[in-house]
Amino acid sequence: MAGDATRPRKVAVDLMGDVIEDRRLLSEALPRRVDRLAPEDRARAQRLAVMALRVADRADRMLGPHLTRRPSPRVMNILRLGTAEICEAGEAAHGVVNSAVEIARADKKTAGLAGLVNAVLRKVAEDAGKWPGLPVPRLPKWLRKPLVDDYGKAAVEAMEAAHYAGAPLDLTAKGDPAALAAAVGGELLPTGSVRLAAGAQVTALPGFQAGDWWVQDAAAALPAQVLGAGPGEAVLDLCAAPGGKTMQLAAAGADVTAVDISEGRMARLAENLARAGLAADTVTADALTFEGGPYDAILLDAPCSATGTIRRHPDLPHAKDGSEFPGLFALQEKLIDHALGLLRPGGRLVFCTCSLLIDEGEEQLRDALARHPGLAVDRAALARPGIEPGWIGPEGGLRLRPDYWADRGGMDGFFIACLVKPA
Ligand SMILES: C[S@@+](CC[C@H](N)C(=O)[O-])C[C@H]1O[C@@H](n2cnc3c(N)ncnc32)[C@H](O)[C@@H]1O
Repeated sequence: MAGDATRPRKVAVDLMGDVIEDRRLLSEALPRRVDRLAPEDRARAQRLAVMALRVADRADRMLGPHLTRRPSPRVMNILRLGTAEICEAGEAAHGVVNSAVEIARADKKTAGLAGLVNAVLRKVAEDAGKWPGLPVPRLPKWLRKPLVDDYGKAAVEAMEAAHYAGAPLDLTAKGDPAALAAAVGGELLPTGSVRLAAGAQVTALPGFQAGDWWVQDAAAALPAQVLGAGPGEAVLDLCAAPGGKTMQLAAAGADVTAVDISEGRMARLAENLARAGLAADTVTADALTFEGGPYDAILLDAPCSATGTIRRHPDLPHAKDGSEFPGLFALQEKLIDHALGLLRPGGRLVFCTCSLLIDEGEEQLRDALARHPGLAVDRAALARPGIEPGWIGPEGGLRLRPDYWADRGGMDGFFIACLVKPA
């Protein structure tokens, strides 16, 4: 039986295997792995796995000189976690090495390499001073290459630095953002979100029970702002769950219909609306076949690669290889076309994705304009507090990147464009 400190470490190693070897996202792998752990061990296992996945590339560089050949994937993950804990988290080497050896011994496939784990991690601890001088963890080639092609090497390095730095906790206020910033002791960002340091305990913050705010990255709060829905407008939120943007639209006084294909996620949307004391019509349906309207305005937060959220989900570059993305690009195109059919003449469609890939942003905008004569881009919709003109591309779309606001703690990668249907 693993000791107290070893149990969450062992689960973290299991989770790393799920992500790196079995190519599953942490969100899919977690429930099965942690359901029998005490809440504090559960949180610790998750934190350790996230940290080790974030720095895995750097850990491999640290480990390389101490390995004559690469051991099995599980032993590699034991070593990566140990290296991350010693070098990144600054944990005392003794306890980390003991746990790593215990984890290796516990499995007959890795027990024979417990001695190697012990020896290598001791050397890593001696070398820990070299850690800060190693390169910032890099994105894998399948993702780095298209990003370098589109943004250039310096920009991608800046994005990697932002991924390594991680994400603070951003809140969206139901009412006055300045009052929320004062109540929670956070920073009021230029776009109106309220920022707290990472690790703040969400449920303990003032106003959580009352539903005065919800967690939403500052970049993710912008699509609903750009749509600018007003009281009484009929607004469709397509691909709405778990409802961050639905709540912004409802709080602005719009008559919102929220549609999402996922029953489970729609249940969370309903809970979120109830906590915030906000109302919307909720429909569980495929957005591609949903009929209704015509609507004054539509927000389409399309399913995408989620490559804009890597600083909060460092498992993503390990679990994915890009092979499923072309299917998403095609779905986004169909969703745009169907959404335009649900819009009244002269109505607005905000298309957005939490992606860094231009296939899910700038190219979707360009292609939509080519497919729909008369469709126009509403550049004025982007003239909002905190949105810097340099973030707007030549086609009139808003490109947000994780390395923007670097000195403030960054933001998620997003693409946002406001389209106007011909009258
Ligand atoms: C980026 S998330 C939406 C986040 C949400 N707008 C928010 O702000 O909280 C994309 C959503 O698209 C939904 N989705 C994927 N395919 C869909 C489809 N064909 N029809 C409707 N929803 C779909 C997923 O279930 C997921 O909830």
